[in-house]
Amino acid sequence: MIRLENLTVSYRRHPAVHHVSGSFADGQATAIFGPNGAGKSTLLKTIMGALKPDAGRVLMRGVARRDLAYLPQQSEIDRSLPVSVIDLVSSGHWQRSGLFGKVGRNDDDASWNALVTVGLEDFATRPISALSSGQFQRVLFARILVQDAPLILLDEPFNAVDATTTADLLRLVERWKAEGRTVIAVLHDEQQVREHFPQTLLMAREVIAWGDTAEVLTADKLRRASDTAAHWSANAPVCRVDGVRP
Ligand SMILES: Nc1ncnc2c1ncn2[C@@H]1O[C@H](COP(=O)(O)OP(=O)(O)OP(=O)(O)O)[C@@H](O)[C@H]1O
Repeated sequence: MIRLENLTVSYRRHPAVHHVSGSFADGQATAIFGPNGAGKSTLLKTIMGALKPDAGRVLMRGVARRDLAYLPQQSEIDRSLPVSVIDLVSSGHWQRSGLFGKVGRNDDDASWNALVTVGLEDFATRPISALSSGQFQRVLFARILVQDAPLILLDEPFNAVDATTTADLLRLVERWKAEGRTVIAVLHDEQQVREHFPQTLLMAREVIAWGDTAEVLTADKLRRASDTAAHWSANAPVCRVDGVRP
């Protein structure tokens, strides 16, 4: 469904993702794992279309960009917007209905049911600015439920989230897996990856290993990832691949 072909993505000519090639397993859960600054979020943003590659491409077969649900890192969301919990959840319908499209009774029911699923029905009319980090993350997961997308991209979904909320949200990930959706998540917790994500892309700007989690998360490959990242420097030479902006 999603194939990366020699993908290079740079900031001011310095590649954060470097010559990455490979395929994400259809209908399975893949973790993107690696040290800080490894290019994980950059890769996710490129797949969802927010960043343009300098070279190579993201091939999406059988799925359009409007068929994907994307959960950004919480730090990238402005929570001061005067939006209620239920309105944020309902905005998950926009991809299908359009911004000014009618939201029908079924859509309202779906929003409410999603809120019930994440245990926040009593918070429906609250402004999102009045939620804790964990509650807000539940709301964002409810929005993904409403989106009903075959492809789900999650960027550090359990960051600043307590153990109970993490367990509840992981149950939703398990449900998406059982429903045959493709889930791709940037994660930092190795145990979570081993328990819930059968596939792993281990990266440090480039691919260190990609495949079955048990074969990817070995001591020597994890060491190689951190060694590779340690060599990275903001002053590293620019990539000379064709297509990188001069
Ligand atoms: N907007 C930006 N402008 C310039 N450089 C950036 C930008 N965003 C990321 N970078 C750089 O690109 C590299 C990869 O960043 P990215 O956020 O993709 O890594 P990551 O693997 O998600 O890291 P972390 O685990 O710390 O969240 C880093 O060196 C980072 O400093």
